[in-house]
Amino acid sequence: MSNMPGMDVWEHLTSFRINQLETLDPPTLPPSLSLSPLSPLSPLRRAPAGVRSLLPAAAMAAEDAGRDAATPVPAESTEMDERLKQANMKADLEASLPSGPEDLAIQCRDVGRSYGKMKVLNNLNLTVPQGQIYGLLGPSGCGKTTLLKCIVGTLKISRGHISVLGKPPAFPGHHVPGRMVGYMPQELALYSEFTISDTLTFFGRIHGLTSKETKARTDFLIDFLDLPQKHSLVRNLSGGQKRRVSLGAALLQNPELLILDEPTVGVDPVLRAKIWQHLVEIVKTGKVSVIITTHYIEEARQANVVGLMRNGRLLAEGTPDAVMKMHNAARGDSPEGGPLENSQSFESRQEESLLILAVGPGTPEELPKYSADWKVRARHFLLPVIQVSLICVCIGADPKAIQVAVVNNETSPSSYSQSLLTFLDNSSVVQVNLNHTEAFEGIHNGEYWGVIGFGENFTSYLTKRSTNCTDAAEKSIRSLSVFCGL
Ligand SMILES: Nc1ncnc2c1ncn2[C@@H]1O[C@H](COP(=O)(O)OP(=O)(O)OP(=O)(O)O)[C@@H](O)[C@H]1O
Repeated sequence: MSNMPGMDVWEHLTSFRINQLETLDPPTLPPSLSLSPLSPLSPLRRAPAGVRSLLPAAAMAAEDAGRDAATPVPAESTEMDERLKQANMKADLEASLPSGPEDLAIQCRDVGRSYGKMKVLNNLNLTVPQGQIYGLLGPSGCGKTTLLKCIVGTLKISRGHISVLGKPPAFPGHHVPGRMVGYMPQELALYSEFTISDTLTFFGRIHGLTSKETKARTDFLIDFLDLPQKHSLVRNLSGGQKRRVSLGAALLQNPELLILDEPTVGVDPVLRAKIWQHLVEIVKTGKVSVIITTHYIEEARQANVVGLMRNGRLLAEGTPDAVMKMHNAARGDSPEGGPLENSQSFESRQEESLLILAVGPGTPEELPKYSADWKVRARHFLLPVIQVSLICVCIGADPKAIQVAVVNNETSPSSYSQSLLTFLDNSSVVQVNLNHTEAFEGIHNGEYWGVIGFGENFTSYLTKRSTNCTDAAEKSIRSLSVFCGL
């Protein structure tokens, strides 16, 4: 489910089609190590000791076998011998490479993304092999979340190419974002009035699970994630519990790709270990791939591949040990130097109070913002309406009898506002007609779920809007206000 405004989606799709015409090159670096050519660490690739520590196990074994089997190496080995040896090693490395993008869960090439003038992702290259866990590490603000949003397709890249499970994100019919991907965002996007069960049912319906499948997965996830009983309201959960519901929603449909943005923040060490054990187990099937951001280095050690990001670039990609050794070497430490999390750049952060979930709505900045006629700023304009509609469509008659205050400043019974109100599912939503003051007092007292308000000129603006007048279009939107009181 994309949360991008319509215009963005189309621009996005157009750029994907153009991108599709260009052949993606096969990866040129092994999955166990790749370094950005611009990386300040790249000279390590030429230093024998550094190179050796970063080689994949297979290549090292081949190198070792070659040395052991040979008669003692002549004291003066020729340059030609050295080249041949390097060529053999290169062949070994290439043999261990995935043969093409179809063996890659994610491939990012020269990806750029800016917010206004600020470049957040800068010629970023990253490769997530199929059936592996990719741990994305980097200091706060280096662009990890932005990258994940681009991968899942909720944010458009400014430059470069991204391929997710073989196609660009948001490619028509590809279900990315959608059921092929379980996405756990960092910010809170749980719906407070839902119970845990409602939440998982909601995502189950979206991803096409049957009621039986959803129930079975819900029971498993509640037990696995150590959640309170399934009828608990999300709003009554602790921060850590909300994160776990969010993770549950991402895991729900057994997706082929999990994109997890700091899923273990606020999770106790025992459960954290259990979650990682689960990830390790599901990737063993070879059918599931995971990209996960974390600030806990011990977690990252369990990943198959680790990517080290800084200032919107990937500095290095390799096995956890290799990357950590390189990190330490770059810092001038001994190869067995201090743990990564002790370095200034990778301090563990305090748990964030806000936590988002799953394939739900995007961040506020990605949604259009309008102020209401009556000067109440509608948070997440129209989002509550969409959510209520989705509840009605996806979950049926549950929840029922949601009390909503209606403030209609149009008096004519033939007004469009009256027509719109009759379209609401009145078995789910109970409309209570009030004036402005009563409505907002009710909201503050918790009597109403929200307010739907119409300005007195809503009908005329909407009529003018049909003649394509941009100004009237905006006014008609401003004249309809939805305020969610949660
Ligand atoms: N919507 C936005 N508009 C403008 N700037 C943004 C927006 N989102 C993120 N940024 C900026 O982009 C940079 C990268 O942010 P991002 O959230 O991707 O970092 P991060 O590596 O995930 O950080 P953290 O580890 O703290 O979650 C930051 O400087 C941030 O302030």
